[in-house]
Amino acid sequence: MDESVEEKSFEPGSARFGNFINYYSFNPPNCRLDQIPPTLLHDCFPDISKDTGLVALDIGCNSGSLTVAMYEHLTANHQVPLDQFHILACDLDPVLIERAQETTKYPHNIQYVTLDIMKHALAEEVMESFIKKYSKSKLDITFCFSITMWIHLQNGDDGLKRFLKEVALRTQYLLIEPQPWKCYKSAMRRVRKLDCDDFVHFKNLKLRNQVEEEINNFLKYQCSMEVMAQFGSTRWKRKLTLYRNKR
Ligand SMILES: C[S@@+](CC[C@H](N)C(=O)[O-])C[C@H]1O[C@@H](n2cnc3c(N)ncnc32)[C@H](O)[C@@H]1O
Repeated sequence: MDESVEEKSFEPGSARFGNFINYYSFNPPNCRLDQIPPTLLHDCFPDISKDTGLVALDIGCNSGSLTVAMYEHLTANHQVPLDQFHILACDLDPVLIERAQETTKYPHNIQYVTLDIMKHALAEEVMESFIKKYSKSKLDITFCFSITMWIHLQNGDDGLKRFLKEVALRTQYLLIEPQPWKCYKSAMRRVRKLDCDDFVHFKNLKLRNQVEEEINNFLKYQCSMEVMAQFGSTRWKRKLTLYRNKR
């Protein structure tokens, strides 16, 4: 679908954290999955044994549709057994998490938790206990789908950098889909149209027009991450990039 048509049909109100209630009726999981190879986990962890399994974190999981679809997509070819892949999926909106918990198909493998990832101490505690439960020292992979803009708008440049640093520290691989600058402008247009307060950090952001490139450079040069693969752009023209931690 053409992006301007897309934008017109996507009028979700002023969800100030991107916590749109019907997000998946506008951005169905398949649009992302089509870009991601089902062999991803095996490609990243060719020596994975059944004993150790894999642990993932999905940050900003909304009502869980993409989390479930990713879980099914990445285990469909049985290179990684279904019961050996565990995802911790978090979102700051308790209503969305409740919805995800009510509809979950894989309660033993996908754990949903209400968590603001920017609350450092709590996030650390929740993640540590998840990782330890599966006898790991780090997350194997972290998913950041369409969340960087919301973190950025709510926490400014320093907040976005802190977020990226902390994510990188805790994970071996990172699959990230940052929003380009035009999405920020659309988000601002929406709040203005609805006569809501602007995002306070917006006018002071220094990471702007080239925000995707700035994120890429920050991950590479400040977080010891290297690009392993580019999976192309989604229907909403957002790039999906896989990074590996060099540490
Ligand atoms: C646009 S939605 C994307 C949902 C999902 N990741 C996807 O791409 O299909 C962004 C989600 O991030 C969540 N979010 C925003 N800031 C967050 C934070 N600081 N901690 C946790 N979740 C957050 C929102 O509540 C929202 O559900």
